Amino acid sequence: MSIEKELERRIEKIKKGGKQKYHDSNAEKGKLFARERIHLLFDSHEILEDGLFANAMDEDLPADGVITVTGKINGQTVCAMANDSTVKAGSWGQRTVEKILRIQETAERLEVPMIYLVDSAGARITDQIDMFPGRRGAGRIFYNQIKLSGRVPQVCLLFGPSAAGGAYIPAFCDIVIMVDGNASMYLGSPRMAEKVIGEKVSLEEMGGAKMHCTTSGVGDVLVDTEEEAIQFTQKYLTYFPANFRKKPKQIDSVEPKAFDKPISEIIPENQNAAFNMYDLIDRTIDEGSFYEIKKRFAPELITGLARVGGRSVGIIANQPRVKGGVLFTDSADKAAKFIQLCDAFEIPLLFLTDVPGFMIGTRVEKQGIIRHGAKMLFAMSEVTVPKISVIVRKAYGAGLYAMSGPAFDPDCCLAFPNAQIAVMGPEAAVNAVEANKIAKLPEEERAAYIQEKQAAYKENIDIYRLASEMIIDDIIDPDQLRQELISRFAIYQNKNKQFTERKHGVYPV
Ligand SMILES: CCC(=O)SCCNC(=O)CCNC(=O)[C@H](O)C(C)(C)COP(=O)(O)OP(=O)(O)OC[C@H]1O[C@@H](n2cnc3c(N)ncnc32)[C@H](O)[C@@H]1OP(=O)(O)O
Repeated sequence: MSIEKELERRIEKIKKGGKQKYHDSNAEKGKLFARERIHLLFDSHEILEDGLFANAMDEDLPADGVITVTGKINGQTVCAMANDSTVKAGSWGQRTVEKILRIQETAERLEVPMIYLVDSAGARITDQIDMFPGRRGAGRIFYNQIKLSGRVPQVCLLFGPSAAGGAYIPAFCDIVIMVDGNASMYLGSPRMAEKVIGEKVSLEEMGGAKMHCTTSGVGDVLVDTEEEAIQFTQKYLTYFPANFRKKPKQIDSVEPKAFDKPISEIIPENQNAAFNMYDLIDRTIDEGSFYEIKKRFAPELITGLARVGGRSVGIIANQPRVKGGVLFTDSADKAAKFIQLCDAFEIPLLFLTDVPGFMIGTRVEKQGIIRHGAKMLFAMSEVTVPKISVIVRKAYGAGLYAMSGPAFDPDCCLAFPNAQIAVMGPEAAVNAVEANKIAKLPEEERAAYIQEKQAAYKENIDIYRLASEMIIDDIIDPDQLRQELISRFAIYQNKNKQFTERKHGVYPV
């Protein structure tokens, strides 16, 4: 056989991956082969693969259980690793770890995004001395991820299991996209949980995609198919620069479609009546540009990427339709991570505020709402990207602060004409201050007294008064919001800000 034919034969064998029975069982579950995933994700065929021959001389293995490549997505260079679950369930042997480390280090050198296509049984138990404890052992994968965090975008597409140590790869990524039904992550499998702590639980309950995208918050985006996960990733990357030194690309602005009702007609005057914040977002951003992150987790707060006038913008918005838009421990965590993500990659922030404050009560106090709320304030304060705060309706208590109120150095704080900024709403405030007096009044006089005090309180917190005292920068017509934002983000784009000089803060984690 010629040298060329021999090379071809070897490559063909390696590229087939593991045993046919594992290809078949994957296909039955609707799972693609790792190489198909790579081809769908990357532009055409400009894919460079290093380490193809790793483990190919091993008698027990057809090749290694991970494929590592560099190529282009949307014309931008990107590095990726893809577990091949047909080889020892995608578990990490010594070469697997070495290959992952090498591709991470390439991403670091080139300063380009790093994508993890995960479908893995975690550490290869049979090879543990070679791959687990050492300086270049599996722990180094996480060390590298932490080093890359904020330098280049890191995306995890979870197609299958991500068992035990493997579950930390998603945990250190900026975003985790999970395929419903197949993706899972857990530190201990249901079998292990039953044995060790006597808990009987299904895989879905323990670490399924729905659970992680709605309850634990480790998953960010739930999709039905692998193709959807890949398309989401391709679109997601368009909002980001290749690394922290660059700015996201500005593209052509696309006007939102015509709506029957303008913003001014969708926001009820009654501060307690719910409206759908998505309706306001749709009327403000470029048509079809909203990319929501953590849609199912803590939905009382909306976080998502969008474009305004062609520019990438990160939106943090209270949702009055869910739990009245009150902030909880999970919503605060959700905001903190999203704010850090946008700030790391020069994506300006837009806060759309309609918030009654943080939740109160023993349940949330025991969950540490003070600590979680502090994380949100910490992240929001530290950002150096442009940040615009819009008080859509109410901004009460620490809710005002968390949503980048005036004290937190937004580039501007704007308000709609019906907005209210206050320590608390009129009902709660009158109750707090006047409760003793009200209790002493005859029953028939109470309602009128409360009404009078509430009216006086409302006058005191009138938004025009706050504007006249320069607490807010401007009161704007809600129907002019989009134009106002386009102008302001354009002006603020060259902002030069350092938060403060220090090694790093002491985070309230
Ligand atoms: C840093 C600390 C860690 O990460 S400790 C890692 C601990 N990992 C685990 O406990 C996961 C164990 N594996 C599993 O639960 C299953 O294999 C999962 C991931 C659910 C996949 O199931 P399934 O698709 O049915 O595959 P399977 O079990 O038939 O295995 C296929 C072949 O792969 C092997 N395999 C599997 N996991 C490992 C592993 N962690 N280390 C070494 N080998 C592993 C199986 O033995 C099997 O091999 P073979 O093809 O029969 O030769």
